[in-house]
Amino acid sequence: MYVNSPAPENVSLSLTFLGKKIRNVSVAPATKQRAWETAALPSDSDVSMATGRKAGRSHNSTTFLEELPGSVPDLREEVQRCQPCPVHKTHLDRDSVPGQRDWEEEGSNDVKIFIPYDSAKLCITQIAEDMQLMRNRHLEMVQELEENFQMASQQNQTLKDQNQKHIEEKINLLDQIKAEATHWDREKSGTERAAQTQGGAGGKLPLEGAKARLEVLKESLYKREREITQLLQGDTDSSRLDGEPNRPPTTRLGCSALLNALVHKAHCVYVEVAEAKLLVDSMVEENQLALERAREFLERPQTTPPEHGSAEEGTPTVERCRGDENQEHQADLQTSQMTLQKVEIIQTALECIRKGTRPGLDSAWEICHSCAEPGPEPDQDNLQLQQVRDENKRIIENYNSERIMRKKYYNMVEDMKGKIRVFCRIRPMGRTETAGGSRAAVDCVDEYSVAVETPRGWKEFQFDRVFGTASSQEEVFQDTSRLIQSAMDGFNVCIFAYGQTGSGKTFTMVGDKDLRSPGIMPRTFRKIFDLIQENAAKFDFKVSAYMLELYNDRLLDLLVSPAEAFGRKIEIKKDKKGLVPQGAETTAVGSAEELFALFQQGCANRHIAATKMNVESSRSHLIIGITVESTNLTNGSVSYGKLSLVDLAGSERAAKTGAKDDQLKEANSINKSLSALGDVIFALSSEQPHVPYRNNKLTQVMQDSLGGNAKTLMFVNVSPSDCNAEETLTSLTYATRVKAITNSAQKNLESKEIAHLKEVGHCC
Ligand SMILES: Nc1ncnc2c1ncn2[C@@H]1O[C@H](COP(=O)(O)OP(=O)(O)OP(=O)(O)O)[C@@H](O)[C@H]1O
Repeated sequence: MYVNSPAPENVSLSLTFLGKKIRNVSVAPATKQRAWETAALPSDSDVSMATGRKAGRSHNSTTFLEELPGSVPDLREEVQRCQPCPVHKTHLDRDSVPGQRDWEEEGSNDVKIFIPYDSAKLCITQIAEDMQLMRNRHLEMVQELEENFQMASQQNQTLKDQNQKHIEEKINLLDQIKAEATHWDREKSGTERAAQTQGGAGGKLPLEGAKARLEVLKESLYKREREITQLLQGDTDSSRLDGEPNRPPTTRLGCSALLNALVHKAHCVYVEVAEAKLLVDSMVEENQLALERAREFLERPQTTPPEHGSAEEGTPTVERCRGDENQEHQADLQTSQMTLQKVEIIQTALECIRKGTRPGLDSAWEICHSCAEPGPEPDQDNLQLQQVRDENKRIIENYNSERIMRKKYYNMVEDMKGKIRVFCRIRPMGRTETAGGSRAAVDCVDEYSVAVETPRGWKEFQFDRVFGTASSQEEVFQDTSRLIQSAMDGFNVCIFAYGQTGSGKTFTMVGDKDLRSPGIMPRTFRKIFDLIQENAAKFDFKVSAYMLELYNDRLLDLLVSPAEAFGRKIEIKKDKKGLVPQGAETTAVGSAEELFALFQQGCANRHIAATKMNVESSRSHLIIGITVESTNLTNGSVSYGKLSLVDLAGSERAAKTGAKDDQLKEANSINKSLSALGDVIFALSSEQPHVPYRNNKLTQVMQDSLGGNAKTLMFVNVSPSDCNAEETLTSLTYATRVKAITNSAQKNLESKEIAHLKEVGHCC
């Protein structure tokens, strides 16, 4: 320890240990220090006392100190070497003391200050304390480390245990595999040995070996089979022969043993395989229901067969009938009892499988007996059942054909009464509908009935004819052609198609886009001229046609250019023969081809656009009028027939079709006109005094056809898809109303004279 300080007086110094400042201490000058050392140990207050002494007196004190035992010489030696204490590397730094500058400036040589023993002791005590503190800290750290170590070792132990377990599992698995491999090796060598025994040198071939093995297995299978057969067919009286009357017969024991094994296996499957569990559970439920039904039937008070009328009481026929009925009754009872017995046995077996319990000896026997040996009675039952089924089938078939005939005749009568005929056509499911996961919600029940699925179940509708999804255009036309003859005979005839957008109206009336499947219109053209040709010897025919569309509440002529059509005003006027569109271009045609060409010309002008529901949706109602004037060559009478073919635009919901702007306007107009048509249909079907024909141009155009002088056929086209079921239901309801409307069709015939007078008048 040393201080490079010239100060003779008490100075405040800081004590640094291992580079760390410990505290400030006041150090007394050496002279005073000497006095303390010779005297008794000073008190703390003495240490801090400072007396002002001059530096010149220090030399004497130093000499005196040399004589003292203890620390001073050592310290001096250290100071002279200007080295810090080698033991602790400790030194006293000079601190900033007041007046320090003065003694530095006085420039005297370095003054060595010796620290008094007590001060050093104090420092050392302090150091010891600090070391104690450090030791404590070290101890804490050590403790902490130990704790960490313990935790880590615990974790290690857990990991080790896990690893060990894993390894043990693997070893077990390997052992199992090894055991299996050994087993298979043994089996294989057994097979090979057997093959070698049987096949000699050639037996070494794998195929031969397999064959041999197969033989061995077959043999063991036969052996098992024999055992089972023996067990099942065992002598039932053997127990009695043994002198043990109460011992169950061998067969029963065998059954029980076999069944127990079987039930055990089935239970294992039931527990392990989810599907099997579900299946068995549902079987239990079904069987439980059957059981309840059978019990209920048997518990019902058994009524005697009904009595016959008293008039014939006692006659042999009545007696025979009664005898037959009694026999039937008895047979029914017997059948029900047997069914109950069977169902009960099945229930026992199923419950055993479910719970894994063993069936009792008697139940086992019953189960085996009922499963393995169907006696002669059940066979007879089956035979009877089959007979009854066949009989039922025949009755149902007869009933259906009767029903169909009745409907047919009813329709004919209705037709004769002048009722509008309604045909329903279900189109096939579209590709987008199928792709969208739609399912069929419309069913063609028979030729005259259609059913649609509603939220409250299936609703059936009857029509004059129902065409299913598979019906061809030809089929549809065949039932229609009778009306064409009527038009040729001088009647007003109207055929129109009604239905939701995309339901197949245009397909039915016009055909497909390329006309590979032509619809009613093109076929009608051909038919008209076929009939003309057929009757050419008796009649002279004149055919003319017009073609209109009702677009946005305007009647437009399709046989002129669109520009011209928009400039023309067409009005529906009524004359004696019926309704005629005034201002429309009427063109005379001499052949089916000419008529077809005219039709194509008109179709090209028709308003069609793509919507979300139909890529070629009609945006207007199409009306084709074909007038046929026929003069009877024999008597000169003239008849005027008119055939109106109408392809209505479909009702649509903007949300479904995605109609916007112009299309929305078109849709509104279409819906408005169809709504007006609905009102007319309602008024007519409910026989209202006023029919609102004049509310819309469409109802004006169709006035003849609905409740007027026309034979009318309506096609109600429907989509089969469930996503359109609501619209289908509406269409079918409307169509049913239309069926109730009666028209009074009369032939437009004029005698030769009247026709001649008219012609003259016309000429004039
Ligand atoms: N019976 C059918 N067989 C095969 N395809 C059909 C049948 N009916 C309709 N389709 C097809 O369904 C689609 C829609 O038919 P269509 O255009 O005739 O409907 P729509 O009722 O006239 O519709 P809109 O009122 O929008 O004009 C067409 O692609 C058509 O070819």
